[in-house]
Amino acid sequence: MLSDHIMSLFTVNRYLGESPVESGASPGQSILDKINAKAKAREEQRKQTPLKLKESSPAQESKVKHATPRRTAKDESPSSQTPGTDSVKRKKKKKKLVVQQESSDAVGHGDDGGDTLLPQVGEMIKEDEKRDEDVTVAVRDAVMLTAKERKQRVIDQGLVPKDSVVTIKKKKGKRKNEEGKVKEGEDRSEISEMSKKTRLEMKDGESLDLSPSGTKRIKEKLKKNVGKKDRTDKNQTTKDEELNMVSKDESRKEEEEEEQMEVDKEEEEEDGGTVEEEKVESEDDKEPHNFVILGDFERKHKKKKVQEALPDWLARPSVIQQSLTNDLQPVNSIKGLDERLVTALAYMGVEKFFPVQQHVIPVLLESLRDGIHTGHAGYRPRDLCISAPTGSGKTLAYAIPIIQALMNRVVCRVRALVVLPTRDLATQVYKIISALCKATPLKPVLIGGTKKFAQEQSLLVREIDGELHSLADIVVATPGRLVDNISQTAGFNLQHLRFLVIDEADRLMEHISQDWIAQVEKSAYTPLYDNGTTLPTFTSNRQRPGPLTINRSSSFQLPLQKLLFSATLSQNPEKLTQLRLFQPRLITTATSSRAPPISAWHLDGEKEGVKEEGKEKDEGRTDFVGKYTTPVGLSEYFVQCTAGEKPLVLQHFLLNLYFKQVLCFTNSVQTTHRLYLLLKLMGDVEVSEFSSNLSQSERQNILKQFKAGKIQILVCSDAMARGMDIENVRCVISYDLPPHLKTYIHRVGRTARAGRGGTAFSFIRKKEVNDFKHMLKNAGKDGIQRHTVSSNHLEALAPAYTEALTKLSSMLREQKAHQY
Ligand SMILES: Nc1ncnc2c1ncn2[C@@H]1O[C@H](COP(=O)(O)OP(=O)(O)OP(=O)(O)O)[C@@H](O)[C@H]1O
Repeated sequence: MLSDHIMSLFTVNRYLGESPVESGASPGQSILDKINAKAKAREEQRKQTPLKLKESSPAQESKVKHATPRRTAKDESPSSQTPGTDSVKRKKKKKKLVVQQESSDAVGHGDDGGDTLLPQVGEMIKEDEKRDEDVTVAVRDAVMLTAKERKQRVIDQGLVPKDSVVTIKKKKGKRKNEEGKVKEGEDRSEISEMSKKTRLEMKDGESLDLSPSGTKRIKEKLKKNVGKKDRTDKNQTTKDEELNMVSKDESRKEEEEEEQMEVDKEEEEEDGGTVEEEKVESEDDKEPHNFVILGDFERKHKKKKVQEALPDWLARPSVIQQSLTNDLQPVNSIKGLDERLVTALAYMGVEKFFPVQQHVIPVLLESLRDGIHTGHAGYRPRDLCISAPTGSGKTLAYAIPIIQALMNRVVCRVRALVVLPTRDLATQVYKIISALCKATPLKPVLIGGTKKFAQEQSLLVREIDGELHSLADIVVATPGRLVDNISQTAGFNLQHLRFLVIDEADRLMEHISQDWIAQVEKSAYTPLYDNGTTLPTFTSNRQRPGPLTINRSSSFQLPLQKLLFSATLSQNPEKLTQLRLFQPRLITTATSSRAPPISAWHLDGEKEGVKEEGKEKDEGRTDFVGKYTTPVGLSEYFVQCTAGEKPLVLQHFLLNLYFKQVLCFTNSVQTTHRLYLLLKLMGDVEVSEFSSNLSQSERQNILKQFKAGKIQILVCSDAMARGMDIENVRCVISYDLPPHLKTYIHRVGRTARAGRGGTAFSFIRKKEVNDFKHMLKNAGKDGIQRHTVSSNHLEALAPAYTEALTKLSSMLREQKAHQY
């Protein structure tokens, strides 16, 4: 017992800082005296403590500042304390009780002096503890507040705008609101995991055990659950989905969350951090993009391609078959076709109609059922756009119904106008129309610059008894001469124009800048004055198409129908808009691989036998654009060779492959001329050239000889590429890579016409092969084959070639000198 007492005194002295052995008085009394004295001194000191705090050093102050709010929060509002902080306090209380027990044991049980001393000693111990605790809290805060401090430091240094931090806080709040039940601290991955684990446990109907062993068991269980889940549904492994799955049980969840908060706080205390701080850190980790990083332009997501949306008439064309040999209708199968026309066609060797004729002729005749002065049933007829391969008979497709419609006219007026881009083409079409009109009273006139302007004027208008009369029913024109005649030829007007045909329409749209179409419309529609009256010279009183009004619909108006034809008709709605088409309809052979089968379409654009209308309708839409078809009988090849080898390969084709009536296209007039000279110098072949360098008469003469088979190879520029119809051409060579896909289509289209066969070769340099293939693939043509020429063949031709080259250079020098 005594030894216990002495040990207690040692303990007390440890607090007082003295050893009992040093005292000379009776040990017990002197010690007590000293204790009393020291206690008084302590008491005095304790009373002074607040003042001391105010006088403390800045370092101490900062510690106190950090510590004070935390302590105050715990001490002053116990009701607001979280369960977690309670547990901390409980632990500390326990610690204090142990110390007080020691103190009480040391001072003596039931001793008076000890009773008076005990509170003072207790106070001192408390103070020490408080100080220790302050320091502990301050140190802990320093550790725990790292995230805040770091963020504050970043803000203070101006590295990020303060707003961005606020954004994080706002986001926290927003997220909390969105999820509703997600509590503070769930962002912490560990705690969050625990939370979910606990919930999963609860869902399974098991008791909630939050003891360390319990949570460990829950963790293991969760791992299994997640593993199971992964196996069954890999797509549902995200944490959010797990939360969603669990959160269905609302009532349970509230209880779980309360309990979970306990667990969270316990762990938080153990980890030495607060939920708030951890949350900020995790938010930082999760959302670094809240901070704008200058120069960081990396795009994670691919931009979606903008889908083209075509007008319905372009997206849903009437598709016609390509074959010019199968399922053709006899000429007399079309009702209402005049005998004179049938006879003329038979004379031309046309007994059956090609697909484009089979479809277009009835549509046009139908729109004329009620006469040429009005559309069928009084409605203005729709404009037509026809895109069909080269050599498919488009010329007859418009010539036949127009002649049929006009052949019974009484007064001669310009009722049909056919516009073509070149003089040669205009001449060619004029000849066909003239041949068809022979047995009719119709007068076709060509105004394409083939004659002098005055001559053309005299062919168009004649003055009889002081009045100007039209001499032309059908005018075939090039844009330039047409505009000249509209503006300069008195009496020439288009007031009674019923058909406007734009052949090679895509080519003519490129020249829309000449404004020829505006000139045509100006001449065709009656100009209205402000008071609503018209010019007295205008006899048709045809108003420009516009909104349907009572005034407009009260009288029939002569409709002007536009007909567009091309093998490469532009499907660009913007370009087509310039032509101001009226409710246009597209008839084409071009289809995409995803488009519905050809036979599934009617001419009027309606489909038959299609499973799901909407789906298939959309599938064919955008793929159609830019796709052109070439004749069925055409075989396409490319020959890879160097620029120097090209003349040798060409010579080899002419001499060894026995191609007759070959058309050879170059990219320029100069190359055309040089190649022509070179081939001529190499000898052994009949060669001629065809380009704008030659006069019209020279060209016509050359064409005649070529058609007659007197010329084996005609070297030409792209002036020849469009529309020219030469019957026996079996081979087309693109000596230079065609600059555009359309150019290629028109070049190769000079062969394999009217259902016949033909071969096209393209001479491509090594570096051009990919571009060439790519160009054709984009147009939906990927069947082109490679043709190789043995070097032995070329070597055999090399000596003649070298000799010709030497002669060529001196010949070109001479010609140049001759020019100046
Ligand atoms: N029904 C037919 N039967 C036999 N031959 C025809 C028929 N229709 C047209 N032809 C002939 O087919 C050839 C090509 O016709 P056309 O010149 O009208 O073709 P196209 O489609 O206008 O070609 P391009 O797009 O190259 O101008 C011509 O020689 C023409 O006489």
